[in-house]
Amino acid sequence: MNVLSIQSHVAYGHVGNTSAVFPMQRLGVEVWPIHTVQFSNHTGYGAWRGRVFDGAAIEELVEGIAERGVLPSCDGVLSGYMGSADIGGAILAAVARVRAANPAALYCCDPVIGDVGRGVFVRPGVPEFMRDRAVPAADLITPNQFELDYLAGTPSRTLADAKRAVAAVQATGPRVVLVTSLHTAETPPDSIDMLAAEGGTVWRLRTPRLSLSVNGAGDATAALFLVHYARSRSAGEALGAAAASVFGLLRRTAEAGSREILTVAAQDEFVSPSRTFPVEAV
Ligand SMILES: Nc1ncnc2c1ncn2[C@@H]1O[C@H](COP(=O)(O)OP(=O)(O)O)[C@@H](O)[C@H]1O
Ligand SMILES: Cc1ncc(COP(=O)(O)O)c(C=O)c1O
Ligand SMILES: [Mg+2]
Repeated sequence: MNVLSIQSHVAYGHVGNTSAVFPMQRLGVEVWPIHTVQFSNHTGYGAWRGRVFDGAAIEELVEGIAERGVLPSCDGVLSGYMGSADIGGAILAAVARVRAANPAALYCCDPVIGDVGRGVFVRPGVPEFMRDRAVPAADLITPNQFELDYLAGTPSRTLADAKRAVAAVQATGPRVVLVTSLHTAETPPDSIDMLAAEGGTVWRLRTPRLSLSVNGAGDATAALFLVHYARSRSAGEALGAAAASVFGLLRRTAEAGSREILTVAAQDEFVSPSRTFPVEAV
């Protein structure tokens, strides 16, 4: 399997491609990473150095890959944090080129917009680009609860609200939706829920809430979910596999008291998760 992953790159730590690429490689995927930004570290530190690339820089690399004659063998495109709507346009152009070369290729869009507590943390224009262009073009999307509510235009206070919001977003285009870090009236305070929807079927998985706050978990989750869905073609199976790996990654991170997720040290969790969780139809 070959996946074109167009996301951030950080030199220190693990977010964007630096969180997503290695787990996919450990699962045997050939990853073609294109970086939308090159920063010293993730922006959660409040200080960083580095550059944001423009759409032309991304299109240039896609052209170079196309010149190698390999786009027909691209099985998926994964996108995450977008530094600008201009970069978003280049990402969708890449998706179109891949689909023209391989109509079976999947596009997984992680609509990075913001989070509960932080609010919107992307540049103006990016939330609207995600809602109006990127999400409708995607086969799969992986919003957190804040991003789901933005995309659906309504708060998901209960499981029923969340299922309605997922259905509303599916109606705009994406057949498969993974909702991360879901907390509804039905979620116990010491737990975290995730939902996966495919067509009209919805599955829920619940894990303990760990005592940590890190960046990069969503990028790893989206990457693992794409690979497992592409192989199983079951959103329920992909939910169970991705959630087990991410929980193991974060459990090791919390035990070590690390501010950065332990992508390398916990790499066995990507192939043999130390704990699994039941997936139930809801
Ligand atoms: N404190 C936590 N305890 C347990 N699991 C967590 C915790 N934070 C994140 N996760 C896991 O990582 C997944 C993705 O994290 P999340 O923070 O939602 O991504 P994003 O960065 O997109 O907001 C969650 O769905 C959950 O499974
Ligand atoms: C440069 C960059 N890319 C991506 C992300 C997304 O990280 P997360 O997976 O926590 O949403 C962040 C978060 O701070 C970031 O700073
Ligand atoms: Mg995210």
